[in-house]
Amino acid sequence: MDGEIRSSRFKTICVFCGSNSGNRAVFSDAALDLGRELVRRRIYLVYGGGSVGLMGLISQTVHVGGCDVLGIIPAALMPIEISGESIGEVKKVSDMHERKAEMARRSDAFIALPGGYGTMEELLEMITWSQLGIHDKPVGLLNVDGYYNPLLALFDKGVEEGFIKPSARDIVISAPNAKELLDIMEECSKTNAWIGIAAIYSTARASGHANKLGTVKPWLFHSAESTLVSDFSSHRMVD
Ligand SMILES: C/C(=C\CNc1ncnc2c1ncn2[C@@H]1O[C@H](COP(=O)(O)O)[C@@H](O)[C@H]1O)CO
Repeated sequence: MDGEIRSSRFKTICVFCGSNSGNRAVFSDAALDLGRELVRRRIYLVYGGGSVGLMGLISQTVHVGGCDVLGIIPAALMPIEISGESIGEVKKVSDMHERKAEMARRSDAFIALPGGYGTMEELLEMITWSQLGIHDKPVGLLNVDGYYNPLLALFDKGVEEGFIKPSARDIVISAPNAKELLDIMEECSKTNAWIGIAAIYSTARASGHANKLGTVKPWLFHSAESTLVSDFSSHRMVD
């Protein structure tokens, strides 16, 4: 990462990530790197509110870097022995459902780092809500060292077997590192480019030139018929 501060189309990003750090340093490094990249772009962090695992690493990095951090945490997870000491501002909510709705309402985009069931559930819910038109915010997957390749392969299988529409497969934007992921998410959020690039990459995928696991930018072929991301300041959520 270069040290240069740059502006972003996103004011706030919600990061879903492990309450554990994983067994290899590559995962902690990726959380620190994403934290630094958010700081570089002056992006405000919304997250699960714990200081354990990757959650602790990213929240600490963003906070120390001088950007706002908001943890949204259900009362049941508040005891320090469960989630550790939260960093920055903390909003207490009554349950996991309210937490997710609040995380979605307060964010312009979502990113999942590696994690377990909790992270996967949060990621899938945001993909599902996008598919249903509940929100129209980009959903990014930080595919650190191929951690999510099996999940991406399952999504492809879902398309192949007729359970996931090809256009819905493209809701999730994946990249191997934070800079690349944020650059692509920002690029995709430019309304005009979205449709044009979608057409080019749809053709590439149909003709078999697109790599199923994402090296040929499947994130850019979000279908033209899907809701366009144009105004991050207005949050369209159902009650
Ligand atoms: C049970 C353990 C820790 C629980 N502490 C948590 N504190 C805050 N937020 C949490 C916690 N556990 C899960 N979350 C949410 O889910 C995601 C992480 O879950 P995962 O299963 O670890 O991937 C995270 O984004 C939070 O929003 C001790 O392990």
